[in-house]
Amino acid sequence: MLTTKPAQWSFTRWRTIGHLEALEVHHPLFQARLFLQGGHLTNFAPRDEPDWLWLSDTARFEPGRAIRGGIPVCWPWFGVPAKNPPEVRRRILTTASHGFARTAVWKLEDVRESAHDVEISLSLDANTDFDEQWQGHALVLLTMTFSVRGCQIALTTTNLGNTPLAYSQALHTYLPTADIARTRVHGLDGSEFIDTLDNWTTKLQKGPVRFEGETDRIYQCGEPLIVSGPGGNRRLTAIGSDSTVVWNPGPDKARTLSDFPDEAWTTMVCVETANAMSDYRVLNEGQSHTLGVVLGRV
Ligand SMILES: O=P(O)(O)OC[C@H]1O[C@@H](O)[C@H](O)[C@@H](O)[C@@H]1O
Repeated sequence: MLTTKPAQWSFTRWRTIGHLEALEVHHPLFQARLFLQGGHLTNFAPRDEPDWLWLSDTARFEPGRAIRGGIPVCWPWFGVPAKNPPEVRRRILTTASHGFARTAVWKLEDVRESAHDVEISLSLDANTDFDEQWQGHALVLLTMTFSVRGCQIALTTTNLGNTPLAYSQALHTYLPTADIARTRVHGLDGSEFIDTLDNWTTKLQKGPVRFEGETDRIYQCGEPLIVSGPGGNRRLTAIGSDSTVVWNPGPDKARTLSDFPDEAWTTMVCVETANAMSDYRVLNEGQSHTLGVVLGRV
C-alpha cells in the first residue's frame, strides 16, 4: 500500500452530507462512505453490487444524532448502562445507550490507497471532553479496509488512564435483507444467549436463528457467522470478540424507533460483533485490545 497526502488521494474525497462531513471512496473496484461523526461507515459496495450495509431511508445526518444504519460504533459501553456489569457501569454517568463514540466527531488519521484496496484510519481521544458522560481516558483507533473481497473494521482501544479500564462495546452492523422472515443467522447453534425480551433469561440456541417478530439477544459466542436470506449471503468473521448481538425490532418497536420507517424491520437485521455482558474487557494502564469484524463473501 502507498501512503498518500490528502491532495494526492486518487479515490477518496470529502463530501458534506446533510450537516455532516463524510469521506467517500470511489475506487474502480468498490465504493464506500463514512462519516467523521461516529466514525460511522454507512455504505460499502463492490463494483456493480448492491450495498452490503442497510441504511434507513429516513436516516438523518445531523450533529449529535446517531445515524440509523451502517455500522454504528458502540463504545465505551454497549446497550443500556444499567444492564452492564458493575465494573463497566461504575464509569458511566448517563442513562443513554451505546456510549458516546457514535455521536462524537472522530479525527482523520490516514488514508492509504492502492490499486486493490483503500484503508482509512480515524481516532477518538476519549478524554475529559466526555466527563459528563463517562470517567476514563482512552485512545480509540478505528481502521476500515475496503477491497473487492469485502471490508474489515478494527477498533483498537488503549487505556491512557492510570487505573484498570473496564468497558463494553459493539460494531453494530445493519445488514440488508429482502425478507426478514426468510433470513437466517448460521453459526450460533448450541450457543447460550441472553433473551433480553424474556426478562434477560439465558437460553440455548437450537439451529439457525430465525426471525418471528421482535428479536433482541446477546449470544455468548464469537464464531464466524453466515447471514443468509433471499437477497444473498454474507460472512461475518469476528476479531477479539466472544459475544454477538442479534437484533430486529419487529413491527411494534419499529414504530417507536427514531429515523426508522414503520415497515423497515422486514428489510434489515443487525448482527453486532461485541464485547458485551460477561465478555466485557478490562485493560490495565497502557494496554490495548482490538475488536473487529470482517464482512466477506460466502
Ligand atoms: O435505537 P438504538 O439506541 O440505536 O438501539 C437499537 C438497538 O440496538 C441493539 O443493539 C439493542 O440490542 C437493542 O435493544 C436496541 O433497541
